[in-house]
Amino acid sequence: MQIHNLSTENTILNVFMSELRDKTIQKDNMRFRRNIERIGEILAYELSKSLHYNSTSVDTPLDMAKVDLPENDIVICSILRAGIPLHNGLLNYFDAAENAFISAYRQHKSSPKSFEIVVEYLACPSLENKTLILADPMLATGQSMVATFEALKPFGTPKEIHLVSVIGAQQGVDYIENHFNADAHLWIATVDESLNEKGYIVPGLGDAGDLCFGEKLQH
Ligand SMILES: O=P(O)(O)OC[C@H]1O[C@H](OP(=O)(O)OP(=O)(O)O)[C@H](O)[C@@H]1O
Ligand SMILES: O=c1cc[nH]c(=O)[nH]1
Repeated sequence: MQIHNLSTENTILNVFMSELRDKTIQKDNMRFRRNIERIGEILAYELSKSLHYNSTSVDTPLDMAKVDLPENDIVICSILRAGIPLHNGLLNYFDAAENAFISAYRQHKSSPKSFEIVVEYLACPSLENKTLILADPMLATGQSMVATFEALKPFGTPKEIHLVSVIGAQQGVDYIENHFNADAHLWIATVDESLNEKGYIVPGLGDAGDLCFGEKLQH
């Protein structure tokens, strides 16, 4: 897998990331969602550098201008709930993309440490020969990404796979590296060191779904 970790460079992304992490600023749910969306826009821009471009021309009022435009048929698939603002950010740039949504949640067993990923809702167009962008802001254990990808398999074989995330734990990055082909890409804003005993990224930012949309009752 080709890993593109945007935190290796100092950019304006650092501001959005620090606001997402800050336990006071993150209480402003609208700013939290918008910061995820802004990071989605930046990740979309970076990802666009790896697409395939065709030369064409546009008719300006004065002459013809040569332009290279991406030819990829993109499907953006987001994992509910926290994927929604990231999805919006990606769709702000890939405005012709098709869209898929899937629900994946952690079903806890006897202890908070042990859970399995349950996939329920799934709405998806054909993925055959398309460019699949699979988006989830949190890549903790990596199990949601992998379970989602398994659930998408009946919808066709994508030509390219791009995983997009905001914060990952190194363990989750390693896990998906073992479950996706070498030609898949991971576009991620930053990678933290560890996971705690509940599977939360440390230092991370807390529960992204709750910070976007409010607390949920546990299953
Ligand atoms: O890499 P993993 O260990 O699978 O964890 C990541 C998942 O956890 C979060 O979802 P959560 O279960 O909190 O649901 P929510 O977005 O509805 O709050 C997040 O949005 C991912 O889907
Ligand atoms: O740190 C984490 C891990 C999973 N899901 C979250 O929302 N945060």
